[in-house]
Amino acid sequence: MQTNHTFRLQHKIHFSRCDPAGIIFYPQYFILFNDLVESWIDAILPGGYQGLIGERRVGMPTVHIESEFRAISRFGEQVWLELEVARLGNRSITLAWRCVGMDDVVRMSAVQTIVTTSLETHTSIAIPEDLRAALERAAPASG
Ligand SMILES: CC(C)(COP(=O)(O)OP(=O)(O)OC[C@H]1O[C@@H](n2cnc3c(N)ncnc32)[C@H](O)[C@@H]1OP(=O)(O)O)[C@@H](O)C(=O)NCCC(=O)NCCSC(=O)c1cc(O)c2ccccc2c1O
Repeated sequence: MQTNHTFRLQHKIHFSRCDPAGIIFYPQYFILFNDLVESWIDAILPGGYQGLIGERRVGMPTVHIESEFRAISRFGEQVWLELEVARLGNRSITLAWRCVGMDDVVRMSAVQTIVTTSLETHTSIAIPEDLRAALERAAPASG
């Protein structure tokens, strides 16, 4: 769902994401948000994430990430996973992530910078024009 430049999906915290205490194990958030980025690109770009990476061989590795874990998320709970474009550069995209409970409490937030690369050379490339256009439509006016 895309609302006011925020893309968000409801997600149930599965057993496989949790530690023996029954709470989400922190690296699992990175997997959840990678999946969210994939769903978001699928929603905004014709051909989607698989077309971009698998067919066009555009990489999107993470070069920087800062996270905060503010409250626990428990096995079986529903949460919102949200992202928005915080900055659109020439060869990099900065995303703001939030995991929010149904009680509106922010469980986790992060700022992630990804760089567009060639998966042939593993060097940075300009953000492809169609992806940039899609990101500009998805980004806040000031972003
Ligand atoms: C990714 C790199 C090849 C970039 O190299 P370099 O830094 O030399 O690039 P540029 O100088 O051209 O800068 C381009 C652009 O990036 C910004 N930037 C670079 N580093 C940082 C940083 N640390 N923090 C913030 N921003 C940074 C720079 O300012 C430029 O921005 P502009 O907007 O102004 O153009 C090289 O850094 C590299 O190879 N790094 C290692 C990446 C890595 O291994 N990450 C670990 C996880 S791997 C991963 O997550 C991942 C890998 C993939 O191959 C994927 C492929 C497809 C989809 C997802 C993938 C994925 O998730």
